[in-house]
Amino acid sequence: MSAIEGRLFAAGMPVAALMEKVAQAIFKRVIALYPHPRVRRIGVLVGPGHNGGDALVVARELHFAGYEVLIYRPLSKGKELTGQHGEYVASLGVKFHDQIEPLLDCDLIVDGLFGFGLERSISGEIAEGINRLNAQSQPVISIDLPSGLHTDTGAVLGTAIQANHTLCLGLWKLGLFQDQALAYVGKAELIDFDIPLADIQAVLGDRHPIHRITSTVAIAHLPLPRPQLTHKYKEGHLLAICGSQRYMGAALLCGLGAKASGVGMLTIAVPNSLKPYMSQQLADALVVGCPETASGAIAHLPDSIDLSSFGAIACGCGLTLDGMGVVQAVLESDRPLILDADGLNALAQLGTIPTLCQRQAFTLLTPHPGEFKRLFPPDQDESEDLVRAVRRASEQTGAVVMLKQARTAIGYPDGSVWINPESTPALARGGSGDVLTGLSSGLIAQAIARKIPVEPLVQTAVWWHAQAAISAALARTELGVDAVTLSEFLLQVLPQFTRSGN
Ligand SMILES: NC(=O)C1=CN([C@@H]2O[C@H](COP(=O)(O)OP(=O)(O)OC[C@H]3O[C@@H](n4cnc5c(N)ncnc54)[C@H](O)[C@@H]3O)[C@@H](O)[C@H]2O)[C@H](O)CC1
Ligand SMILES: [K+]
Repeated sequence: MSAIEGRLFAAGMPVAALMEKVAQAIFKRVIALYPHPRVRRIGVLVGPGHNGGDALVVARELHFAGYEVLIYRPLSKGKELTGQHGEYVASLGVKFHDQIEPLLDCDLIVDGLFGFGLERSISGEIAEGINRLNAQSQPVISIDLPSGLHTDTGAVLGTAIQANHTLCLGLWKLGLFQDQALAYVGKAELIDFDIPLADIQAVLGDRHPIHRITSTVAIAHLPLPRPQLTHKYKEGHLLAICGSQRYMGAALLCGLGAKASGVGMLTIAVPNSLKPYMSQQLADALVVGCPETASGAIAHLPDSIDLSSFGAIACGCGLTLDGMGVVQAVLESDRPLILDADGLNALAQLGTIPTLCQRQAFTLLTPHPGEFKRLFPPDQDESEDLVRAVRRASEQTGAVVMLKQARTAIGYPDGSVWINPESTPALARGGSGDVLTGLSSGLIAQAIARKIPVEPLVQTAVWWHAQAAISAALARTELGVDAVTLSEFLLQVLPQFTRSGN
């Protein structure tokens, strides 16, 4: 962002004019969210840099709009432009304080302490001020990002403002989408200020891009509409290898996710003793019983299964590590493969990188953070930056890596990363990952049958799964989104987004 900003200034855009333009847009948003006189007293936090300059322009406009404005400016020295705005705002009679106390009873706080220029941990009196404010209950709007968050990693540097709204300026800051920032960001909105595309491309063009998964992107890749002339095998044939006596439900949930994907044919391989249960629950799947170990895991696949006859293979949900032999077999096959849960644990034991480097076909790994660490032990720099870690994992293995967390990130071997910005804590529940594995695998099997690119369907699956959960939580609260309900909402939520559902 600062490189892009530098290009605008070098091209002749006056710094003060850009600040004015940006801050006017912030002001408009603030008064739309908190109109006068519903809100009367606004406290504005002003830092030493241009984030503070933005805040002062907003403070000035709020003053003229009839609000009572109080300023907290803990550091009197700062950048020149910020100082000039400060002088003018003070000349209007707006009161400046170097302590937070006078602002504590304001109806609203606007936070312009630090933006992307934060370069070290916040400490001392400023940190104490932020902590006192966080203990209060009035709403907080942060300019650009909550002061105290690292722009890229979202790490809390010392302490950070807990905002209700973050008005991010110009381009999304990566830190806002990192899990460690979530408790601070509140609702994030982008405030556009007409950055020329050429400048964005000149700075970001040759770097590894990071994208947000939007509904438009996600829907564009759904295997919809179906061609009129088709048959079941042309709509994908998925083999899901899953379940054990210990984890029967995982196999069912994976099956329910796959079923919702619309895949043409679903074959499910489970331990022999699970076959009656699965057949009863999933009437439309072809259930294959496998010889089982004494512990009730799949010992090996029966001879009747010819791996090469499937479009894609999903392996791992509820398998237990006793089913490790089967993971080795599917890794050696030339079929596109989706590995989850114990499939991932088995892969970590086999050696993630050497094993995957031998595979030619598409591989998708779907770890949660614990599994991810087992697969890819972190180096020191990465413990704070999971987006970087996911990118490296994918580049090193050639696999697509879906790191399932509050804001799921997908790494691709070309270095690009896709983040799902919208989700719900309702998904923090046993079984929701099994549904996602089934859904992703079913979509991938369809893409393979249709000969369309497989990779974007991983984004579609993550987005669809999260939207189903959001919709289910709206209908039933966040407590009502058990995995079976989630699988049912997958198909309920889709017509809202797709034309073929109208
Ligand atoms: N292109 C844009 O997006 C625009 C952004 N604007 C705003 O400008 C800020 C970035 O401004 P900058 O002056 O570079 O940095 P900050 O305001 O974030 O703060 C830097 C300031 O603070 C000092 N400092 C850093 N860390 C600490 C610390 N821990 N304790 C104390 N002091 C610290 C540092 O020395 C600097 O003096 C961006 O976020 C937007 O809000 C423009 O207004 C419009 C275009
Ligand atoms: K800020």
